Amino acid sequence: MALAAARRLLLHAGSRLGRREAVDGARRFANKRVLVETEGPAGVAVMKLRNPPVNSLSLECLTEFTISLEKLENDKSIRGVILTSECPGIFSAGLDLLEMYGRNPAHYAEYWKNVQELWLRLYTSNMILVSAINGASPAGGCLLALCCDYRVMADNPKYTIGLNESLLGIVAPFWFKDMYVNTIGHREAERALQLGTLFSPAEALKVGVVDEVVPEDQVHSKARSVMTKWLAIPDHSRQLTKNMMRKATADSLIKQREADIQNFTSFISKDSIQKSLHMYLEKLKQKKG
Ligand SMILES: CC/C=C\C/C=C\C/C=C\CCC/C=C/C(=O)SCCNC(=O)CCNC(=O)[C@H](O)C(C)(C)COP(=O)(O)OP(=O)(O)OC[C@H]1O[C@@H](n2cnc3c(N)ncnc32)[C@H](O)[C@@H]1OP(=O)(O)O
Repeated sequence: MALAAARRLLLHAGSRLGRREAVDGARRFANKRVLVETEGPAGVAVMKLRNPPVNSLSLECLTEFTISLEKLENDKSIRGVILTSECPGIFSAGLDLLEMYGRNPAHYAEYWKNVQELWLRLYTSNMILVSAINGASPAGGCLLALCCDYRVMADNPKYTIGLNESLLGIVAPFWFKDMYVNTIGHREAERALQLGTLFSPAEALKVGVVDEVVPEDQVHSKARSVMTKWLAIPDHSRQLTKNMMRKATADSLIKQREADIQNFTSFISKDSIQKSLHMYLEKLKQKKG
């Protein structure tokens, strides 16, 4: 209930802000953790995640992200979205570990419902989505990129991307796995999921996790030029084709959303899984020295 009220408030506040900030034909609206600007080719919005330090997908961040996407989806003048990050060196650290550690089952269920919601919206969006991956992109960060129609990654070997859940002692759910298989094929996905592989940009390009790797200072211009190419395709034929390619994967979650929430909740509540997450969080802390 509280979340629904927050959602209504944010939608309302967002539209007021959108009107107030209209300058020279460029428009912007912002929630605290997501900034949306329309700029560049007509009909294109740039969506920037800004949840420092690492753009982890906290419940608030997921909610604001979903709302921003909903607003763009409802704006018939917007045909494409470039998804990127405002946090230097990080695209997104993925799901927020603190939402999955030390909480109660009701919280886990609420969190997972919102993860599902964002994924379904992104993956089945009618808009053209291009990701400009300008930093590290593990697990849920990689998931965001995989939802896009085209992925451009910065050529910086410090940035890695992949579904690394197994390294945390957790398991990517079937719909993460399905999308990985759809993108890189069964054998590569099987190996990468078991090993929790985080690919360098060059490796990611080789296996097909990303479509293009460009010098870091060209990620945004390349994403824009890719967008221009995709905008040249009639929307109706592109959208019907996208739907044909993605519907079965989305439907398999839609058919069992509740069971998937229960499965996640009971899995993540297990002592052994909580212990693994604790160890992983400690490792992240120790890395700092
Ligand atoms: C048969 C099937 C059965 C069951 C399946 C059922 C259900 C499925 C079950 C579970 C599915 C869960 C799916 C999970 C998906 C995820 O996305 S999990 C998250 C994975 N993410 C990561 O592994 C990334 C971890 N972070 C990093 O590697 C690094 O932080 C970084 C490379 C992103 C950035 O490095 P640095 O710039 O050096 O920054 P720091 O490491 O110092 O981090 C700063 C600060 O941020 C905290 N942090 C980092 N990542 C996260 C995160 N994901 N969530 C929350 N917080 C994070 C980090 O701890 C630091 O905190 P402080 O020490 O400053 O407090």
